Amino acid sequence: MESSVAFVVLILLSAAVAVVVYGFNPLTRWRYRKLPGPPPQWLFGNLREVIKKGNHAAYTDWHRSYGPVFKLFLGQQPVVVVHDPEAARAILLRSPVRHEIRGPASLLTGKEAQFNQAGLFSTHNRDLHRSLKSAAWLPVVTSGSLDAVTGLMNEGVERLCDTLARVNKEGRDINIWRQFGHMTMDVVGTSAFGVDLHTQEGGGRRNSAEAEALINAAQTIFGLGGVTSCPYVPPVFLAPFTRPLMRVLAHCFPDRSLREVMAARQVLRGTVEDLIRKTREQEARASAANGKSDGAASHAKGAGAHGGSVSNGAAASAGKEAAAETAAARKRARAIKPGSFLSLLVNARHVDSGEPLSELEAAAQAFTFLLAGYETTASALAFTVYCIAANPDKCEKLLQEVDAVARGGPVGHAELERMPYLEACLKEGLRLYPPGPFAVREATEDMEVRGHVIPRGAWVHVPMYSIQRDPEVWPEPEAFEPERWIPAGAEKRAPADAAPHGAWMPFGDGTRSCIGMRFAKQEAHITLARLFQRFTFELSPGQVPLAIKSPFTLAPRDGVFVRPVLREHLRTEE
Ligand code: HEM
Repeated sequence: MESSVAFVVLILLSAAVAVVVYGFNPLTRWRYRKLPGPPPQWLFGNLREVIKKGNHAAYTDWHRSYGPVFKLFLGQQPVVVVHDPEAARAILLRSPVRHEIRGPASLLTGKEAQFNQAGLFSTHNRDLHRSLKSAAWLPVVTSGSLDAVTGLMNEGVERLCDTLARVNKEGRDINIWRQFGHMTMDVVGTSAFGVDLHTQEGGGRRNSAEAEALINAAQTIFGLGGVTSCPYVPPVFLAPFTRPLMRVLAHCFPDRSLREVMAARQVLRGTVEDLIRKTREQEARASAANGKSDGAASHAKGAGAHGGSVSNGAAASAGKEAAAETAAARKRARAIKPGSFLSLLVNARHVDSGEPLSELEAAAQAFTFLLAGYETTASALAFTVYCIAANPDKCEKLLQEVDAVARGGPVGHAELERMPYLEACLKEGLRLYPPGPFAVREATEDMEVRGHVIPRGAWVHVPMYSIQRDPEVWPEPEAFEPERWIPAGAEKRAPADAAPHGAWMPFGDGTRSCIGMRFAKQEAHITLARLFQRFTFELSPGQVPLAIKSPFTLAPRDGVFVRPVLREHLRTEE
């Protein structure tokens, strides 16, 4: 009896010692010992501080203490942060893999996990990534395709202006961040999917319940992306070997937040799958009417008018023809019709195998477009409007430019090219508040960076938020100074040109950089120009300094509240 008690005590003691030792993570910490960094706590590493401050602020503080390359531990997971702009950019250019981001998405199982992995943003499969990018995504962001959607983008902001005019009449304040979200979802619908998602009816009209559900679903996914939003996520950081167990538990006993995220994913997935099904039916009808049985073949033959870049071959031949044409004709040749991202998806073929995209792959791209096109652009616009409203002298300069180039009416490329100050305002807004505050990569091999070795398998973080506010790179880094981006002096260089490569990377860089950058910039430029044609904005009380959060993306914590003020010359007209 005594010996069996002693045995049990011994087992318990050994287990306790094992847990204590495990919490110190000795082997991994030994491998990373030569890198400087904040002292890790037992078991939690530096996770608690990152959660408390947000990535953006924690990385800024640690850069001050530990220099351009430092390590930290998210639970047991080692992360190396590369803060030196040029070295950071070199990492993004070199490493083709984004590490798995362990929010609720990492608890997905079965088909839902496959769906997540099939999207351009999340996929780890390099061949799939290359194929999706060239077959499905690149044609949407050629200058020809973007030219073709300027009208739809103008219509999107006109509907927003109708809402703001009503708010102005009622003398109310409004959370402009949320309104921009309604607009960006609207624009993805019209410009990329060719449908009206009815997410901003404009004026006094109410959105349909379906449209509101779509918006709520997108907000839920971004709102619940953090580590602490679901009880099954922290254990995955603290003890990665528990992940299969956490997945099973999450699947069998989802908590409220997980149920909400899953329901939100189903709303968005249901919408895009429905749209893709309808697109297929339309294509089949069109194809039957043309006496052609193969949609893809008709697509390839029709290169030039619509989706000529679906396969490499088609792109190459379209490219050859285009080389002989004028610049304008070349743009048209590479353009896809507004709203035809979905038809591109249903006709796209993989670059190497020539196989069509599977149902799952097509839906995953549309899902990614809907989400990626929603929050980031809305936040970029809200932050920029916040900065302009907080700096009346900069607002005055912007108004002068807008009035000189396009006092009213639609704005296209010709006008935007003559609005350098407007472009500078967006660049500066993105510098101070990059909606993607840090880029993530996995070290696929040992990497040497500024005299340090980053071991293979480490997560590498490039903290754009912090780099873009580094006082060693940006004089008066906290000031909103669009003038940094305006060429000045005899050499006609903008002061920002003196910053090293990698000092401004709100869209990341390398093969995993933002594919939507040109789409987003065009949408944001048109929106700012059209808004400031009609309104200026007063910040509501309590907005300065703006509270921000960065569980994954960087966003205003509670919103950006403003009062839209009708421009003086319009007051008698409206
Ligand atoms: C101002 C708006 C936007 C900002 C600031 C932004 C920022 C970013 C950032 C920082 C990344 C990661 C880059 C990296 O890891 O190197 C990214 C990736 C991505 N973005 Fe955006 N984005 C914006 C708008 C959009 C839009 C409108 C779309 C949809 C068309 C989009 C689609 C994507 C996709 C699909 C990826 C993953 C690309 C890949 O892995 O190859 N983004 N974005």
